Amino acid sequence: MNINVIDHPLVKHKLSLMREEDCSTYRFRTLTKELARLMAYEASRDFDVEIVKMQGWCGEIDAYQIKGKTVTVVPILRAGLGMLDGVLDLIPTAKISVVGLQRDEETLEPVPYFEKFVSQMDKRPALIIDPMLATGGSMNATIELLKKKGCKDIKALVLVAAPEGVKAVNEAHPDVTIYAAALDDHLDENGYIIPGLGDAGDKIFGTKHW
Ligand SMILES: O=P(O)(O)OC[C@H]1O[C@H](OP(=O)(O)OP(=O)(O)O)[C@H](O)[C@@H]1O
Ligand SMILES: O=c1cc[nH]c(=O)[nH]1
Ligand SMILES: [Mg+2]
Repeated sequence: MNINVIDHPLVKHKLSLMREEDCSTYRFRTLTKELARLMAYEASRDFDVEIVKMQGWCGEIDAYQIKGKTVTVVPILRAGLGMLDGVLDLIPTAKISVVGLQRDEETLEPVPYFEKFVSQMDKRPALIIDPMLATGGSMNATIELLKKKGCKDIKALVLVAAPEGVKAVNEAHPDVTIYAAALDDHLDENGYIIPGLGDAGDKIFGTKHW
């Protein structure tokens, strides 16, 4: 299985807080954002940099800048929106492309309902964000949309991944790097990750009470 599980005490601690049964909407949302920020730091580690000349206080110096076209962050609606601000904290100039997918509760197939991409997708690295990688259907559908737009450099950032989803993405798109805060055990009969987080979209948006 090809996945980068971010091994960091803060990541482990924050994700564990999210697993608590009575985690409030506010707390869940806050932790999602905090984790996204930490994960974006790791996922941007291999961004290419170039040296440019700059006037420093003591004369001309070599300065570093991120090379190439600005990255596009791709939240998968809805739950991916919960990670967006955390990623933008680190990459505030990022362009935002949006993909709307809703998993059919019976078939577990992703049903597309929205897409809006920024220009020159073929020249930008893309960073897909979604808290949950379960069957992998939503992630694979998003990767396919991005590839149709010409994207060649794609990373996926998820909080919790199921082995089934990682396998599905690895098989369909071996060129896509997956980053996760945790690789969990399995999917249950309803396609929920165990132990997982429950329904991340509902918890971020407060659409269900339990
Ligand atoms: O790997 P998969 O089996 O495709 O499942 C994962 C998808 O399911 C959830 O979204 P959901 O469809 O519940 O939509 P929501 O974000 O609007 O809640 C989650 O945020 C992923 O997008
Ligand atoms: O465990 C899961 C699986 C899909 N979507 C979620 O929000 N949680
Ligand atoms: Mg949901």
